[in-house]
Amino acid sequence: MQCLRATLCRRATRRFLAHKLLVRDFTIAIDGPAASGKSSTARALALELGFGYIDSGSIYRCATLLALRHNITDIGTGATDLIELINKSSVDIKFQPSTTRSSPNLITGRLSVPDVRILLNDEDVSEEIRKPGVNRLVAKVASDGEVRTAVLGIQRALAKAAETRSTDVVDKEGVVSVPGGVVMDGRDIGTTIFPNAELKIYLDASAMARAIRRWDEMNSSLKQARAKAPVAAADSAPVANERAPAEYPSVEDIARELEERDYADINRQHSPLRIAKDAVVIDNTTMTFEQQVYSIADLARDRMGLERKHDDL
Ligand SMILES: Nc1ncnc2c1ncn2[C@@H]1O[C@H](COP(=O)(O)OP(=O)(O)OP(=O)(O)O)[C@@H](O)[C@H]1O
Ligand SMILES: Nc1ccn([C@H]2C[C@H](O)[C@@H](COP(=O)(O)O)O2)c(=O)n1
Repeated sequence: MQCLRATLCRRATRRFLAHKLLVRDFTIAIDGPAASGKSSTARALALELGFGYIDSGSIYRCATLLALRHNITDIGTGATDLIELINKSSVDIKFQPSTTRSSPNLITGRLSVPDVRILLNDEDVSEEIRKPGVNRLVAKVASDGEVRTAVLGIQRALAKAAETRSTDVVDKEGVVSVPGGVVMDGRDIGTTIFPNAELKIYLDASAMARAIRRWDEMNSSLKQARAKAPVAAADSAPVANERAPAEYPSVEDIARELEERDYADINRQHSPLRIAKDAVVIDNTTMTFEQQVYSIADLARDRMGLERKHDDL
């Protein structure tokens, strides 16, 4: 009995180590237009596969926040002050697999979407970089070739840290540290940042589906804020799809803003949004969140030579 248990234990350890060695340096690149589900999918996928996660758009959003806070106006033209600020700043992406954020517009089923905190010079700016002011300006900031070069350095350093982060595994020889893979999402990950990524996904959905999802998301965060601070939040809450002044746009406004941002991202000179020739294109307009995450996870397992897990979907 003792002997059987030891054999099973050794087999399990070997399987685990084999898996870890296979995922070594395995990179998944997820690109696509705004609000197509890249970051929520990437986070759930990283959790499912035990990978690290990097949200590259948040680095451009931090750069945009720096521009706004320092009243920099020569954006898109090699903004010298901004480049200097980016080079002096630190951006950290804290992927928190143990803290999940449920998104009420998702039928997540068995899936969790881990939370991510974005630190700019050690300040938590996770909420601030998603506000309308940043949304309006970020595509312009990201169109600047010199900004992109500055951001590239941050992206590669974060990817290296994520890839070399290790998991301690107890083997019969003692504790062994094994590195894991990484999921990165953005606009040029499969085409420019990681042209040799082992798996490239291009995620898309209709502009209206994306706008409705974003509107739902805004509404649900507002409901949460209202539950925490009823008076202040009630003052600014939108009613159904009725236009509330200033900060809260209608679905049509959001769709317009997404399309404008996509247009700028597709038509810029440096690293425009493109479908990498070896990318798998997934249109999730009518897919559930589970279908999209599990199908990508199984594609990754196929390429790592591991057993598929979700053929039932
Ligand atoms: N298949 C799906 N069905 C319904 N909602 C979805 C689906 N996939 C993603 N979503 C929701 O769509 C919204 C946008 O997703 P997400 O923030 O991941 O997009 P994104 O592509 O990373 O956006 P951005 O480029 O603006 O950062 C989120 O509320 C997410 O929960
Ligand atoms: N790799 C990337 C990631 C993002 N951008 C640009 C494009 C978007 O307009 C902006 C914000 O991205 P989001 O947070 O909405 O994913 O940043 C890019 O050019 N390249």
